[in-house]
Amino acid sequence: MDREFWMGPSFPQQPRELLNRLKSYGVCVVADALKGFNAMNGSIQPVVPGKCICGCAVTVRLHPGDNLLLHKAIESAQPGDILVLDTNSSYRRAVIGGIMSGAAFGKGIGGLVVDGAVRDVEELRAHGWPVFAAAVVPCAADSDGPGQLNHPISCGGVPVHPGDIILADDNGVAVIPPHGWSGCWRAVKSGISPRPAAWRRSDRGS
Ligand SMILES: O=C([O-])CC(=O)C(=O)O
Ligand SMILES: [Mg+2]
Repeated sequence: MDREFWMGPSFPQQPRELLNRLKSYGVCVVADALKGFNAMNGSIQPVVPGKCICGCAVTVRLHPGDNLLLHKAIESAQPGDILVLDTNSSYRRAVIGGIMSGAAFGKGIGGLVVDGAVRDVEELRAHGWPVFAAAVVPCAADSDGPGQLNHPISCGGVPVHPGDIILADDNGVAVIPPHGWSGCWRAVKSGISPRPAAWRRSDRGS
């Protein structure tokens, strides 16, 4: 297979009940539980304010100024998945706008997190589509490739692996690896109640 169009395997889905529980905590509580690891930096902002999303990451690495692999990701993602895009810090060309977002959200994709640029913001806002991005620009991207789908990427300054849980709201974006190390994951699994202040105090041992 051509490594420049490398597509990784699909990943196990997480139970909706667990994703809803994370959503009820919100990003600030989860970022505290992650102890500052794996929260994206402030370059990634909500394009459509007031949205909260939680789902599994389909990771997409794009060639700067190109969106070919994003078309493939929209085709292959499952309902509820969140497309997380690494554009190699390319902010001059919009990799998605109203038409492609319509295709993505029309098939039930849960959200878009773009370390790069988008356009057609009035359309995104009119539909209330949950899009988080680093920039808004008017120029479209090419669709020639190369690129990679479901391969580890960097987005908002943190690593994102296929199948990581993405939680995003107006405060930012947290990435929760579903394997082990984070207190957040253990707390969520063991069913801690969503009381942010109490959790923060006990988590710090005070
Ligand atoms: O067509 C594109 O490449 C991006 C765009 O404007 C859209 O999705 O509407
Ligand atoms: Mg457009």
